[in-house]
Amino acid sequence: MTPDTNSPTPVKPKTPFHDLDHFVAIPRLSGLAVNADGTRLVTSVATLNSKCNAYVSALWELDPEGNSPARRITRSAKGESGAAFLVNGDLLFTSTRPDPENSDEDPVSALWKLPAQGGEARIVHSRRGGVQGVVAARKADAAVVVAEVLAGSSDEKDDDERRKARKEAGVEAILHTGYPVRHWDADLGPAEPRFFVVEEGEQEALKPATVDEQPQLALCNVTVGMGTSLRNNSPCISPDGAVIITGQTVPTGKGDQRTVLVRIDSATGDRTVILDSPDYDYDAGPVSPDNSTVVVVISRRTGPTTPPDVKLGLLPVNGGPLAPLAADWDAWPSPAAWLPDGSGLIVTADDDGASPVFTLDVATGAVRRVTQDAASYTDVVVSPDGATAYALRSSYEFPPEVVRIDLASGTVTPLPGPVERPALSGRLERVDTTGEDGHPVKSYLVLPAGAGGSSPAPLLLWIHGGPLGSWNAWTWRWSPWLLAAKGYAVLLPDPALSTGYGQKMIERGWGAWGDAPFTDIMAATDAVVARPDIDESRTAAMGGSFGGYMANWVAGHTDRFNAIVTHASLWALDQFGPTTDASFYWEKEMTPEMALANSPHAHVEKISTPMLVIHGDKDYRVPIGEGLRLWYELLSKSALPADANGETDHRFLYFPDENHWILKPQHAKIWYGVVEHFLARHVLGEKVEVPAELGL
Ligand SMILES: CSCC[C@H](NC(C)=O)C(=O)N[C@@H](C)C(=O)N[C@@H](CO)C(=O)O
Repeated sequence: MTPDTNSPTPVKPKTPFHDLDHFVAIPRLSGLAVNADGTRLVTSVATLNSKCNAYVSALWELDPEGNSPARRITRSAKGESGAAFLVNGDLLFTSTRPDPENSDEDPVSALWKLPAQGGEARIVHSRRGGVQGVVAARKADAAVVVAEVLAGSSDEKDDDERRKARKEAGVEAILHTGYPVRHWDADLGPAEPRFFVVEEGEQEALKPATVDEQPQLALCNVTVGMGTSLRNNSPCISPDGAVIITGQTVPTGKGDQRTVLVRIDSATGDRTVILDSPDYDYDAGPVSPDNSTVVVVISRRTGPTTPPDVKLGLLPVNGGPLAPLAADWDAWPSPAAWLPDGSGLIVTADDDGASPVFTLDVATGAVRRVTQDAASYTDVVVSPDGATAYALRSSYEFPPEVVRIDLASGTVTPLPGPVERPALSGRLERVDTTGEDGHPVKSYLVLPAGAGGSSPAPLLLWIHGGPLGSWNAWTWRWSPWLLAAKGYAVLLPDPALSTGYGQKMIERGWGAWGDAPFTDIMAATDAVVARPDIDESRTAAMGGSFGGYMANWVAGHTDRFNAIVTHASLWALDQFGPTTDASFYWEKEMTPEMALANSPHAHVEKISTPMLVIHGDKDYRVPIGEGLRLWYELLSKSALPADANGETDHRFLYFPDENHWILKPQHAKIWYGVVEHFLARHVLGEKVEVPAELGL
């Protein structure tokens, strides 16, 4: 056969960041579970499906000793997630894969079990309303399932019938009586979350037994009548499985709410509020190995001049005073696990551009930093002898990978995983500068290969969201390496309101978003453009969410940048405040005066920089009204309006079926492709075509 000389020969890109098809195909790890004896580790790996239009997760097992290669243990077109080991080693997970024994029903997210001895997974509980997640007790044969019931249903049978009737009638409407009504991209209601204790099911009476058929597990609702109060609250089950501790959200009037801490008896469903304060929200951390003490995350409720603060406390499970833990530590800790002897806790906390693992001594409150590298650790689990922890580790130089941590020495060893670290082109540096008030401001700077005094790189300023966050971990949404591969340097500053720099850094920006957060970012930019390897004449500012807010603020307060990219951004604060999914959160800080003083839309007449506006219609965190109003006001009121022919330098990249994030791989490629086109035109003065898939 004659070779087809017209087809280009595929060329392997230098790195996956030089080709968007290769970038979106990098497998993505999340979650980590360890079994009771510490011999098995399971993580979830999302990969592209065969059509390259969705990610599908599968469970992979890793060798905690690091000797054997990782192996895939589940496989289905729908994927699996939420792995939890039962104490006997069986693995529970959720999946919407079809039930091989009940192929007539529409697939829902069901509870599956993979036996410890091997063999295929089977469905152990399925219900029309689906199963959201499962947690298992560390030392007892007990597990709790989170699943939703329709508000008016009396039991599972009634719930099933109501759901069936609603579906057959084609009704999607939701009648609300309270707030909130949305969360991120989800419509809340008419179902409400409940916690179910998992119990042995009974064989149907008179049904002939078959060789392999086992009854489904039964679910016992231990949170009857809790209304909407368990929304966004997770169950923490004690090691002996006897109690569940959870946050419970209670209304406080005028659309506001707070979170109290509740103990639920797993056997009876009896409930007791164990922490309740008008000044703090409480969340449950893990329960101690002897089942006596729960670690509590204490979040100070905010106000116009009261920034948030996060501390830990220890509370006797059966009642008693809340004892502060490491109260003087100037950090916002997140508890991960108890040491098995009960002497301490393993926590993570943002710290100076990283999120290391720490141990806290529960007797003295002494804090010890365990991991020393500039990386961020999540999903930390601990071995039964307390000598070793396992975690997902990432940084701005590598995506999440599973590591083993020697808790005594702090030595961190990557375990053989499903995927190698992707090669990067360029390098990462830390940049130190000071804000207008002399406060330190730190940033990361990604430099493209070849940047130097003789070939200074164009600069992209990337502003993080939150604003209570830090550029300290890998994100797939904001990958500077894709832009570095095109020759740009990318500045990632942590300005006022960033986490990991102490309470003072939060206070500097609270209620004053346009002040220190903005001037810190400009100070970081000034420091970087003064370098010989950066070209001050070719720059752009970009940000998403709160970072988009700041990009909009930058647009109205300086014309130093050649272009601005603003994704899912807050534009008019008086409109954002009451329409976002959690108005009660923002409006505590955002008085009418604060909103007026800090709203980017009030400065639209000063905007003379071309802006690329990006928004997803299903974004409930920063509703589409922000993007629509920004777009119209740019064209109608800015200093760079649409001309008499309707022509404009601004662009609006609109995703009708995406939300706050751009989740579909084909849309992520469009996102980066349009950003590259826009930057090339306005920053480099070069022509790069928009992605062909836009059909233009
Ligand atoms: C509703 S409470 C939490 C709001 C949260 N802010 C933080 C963590 O400070 C938030 O979602 N803010 C968005 C406006 C935002 O900027 N989101 C960021 C970070 O989550 C994003 O990149 O999407």
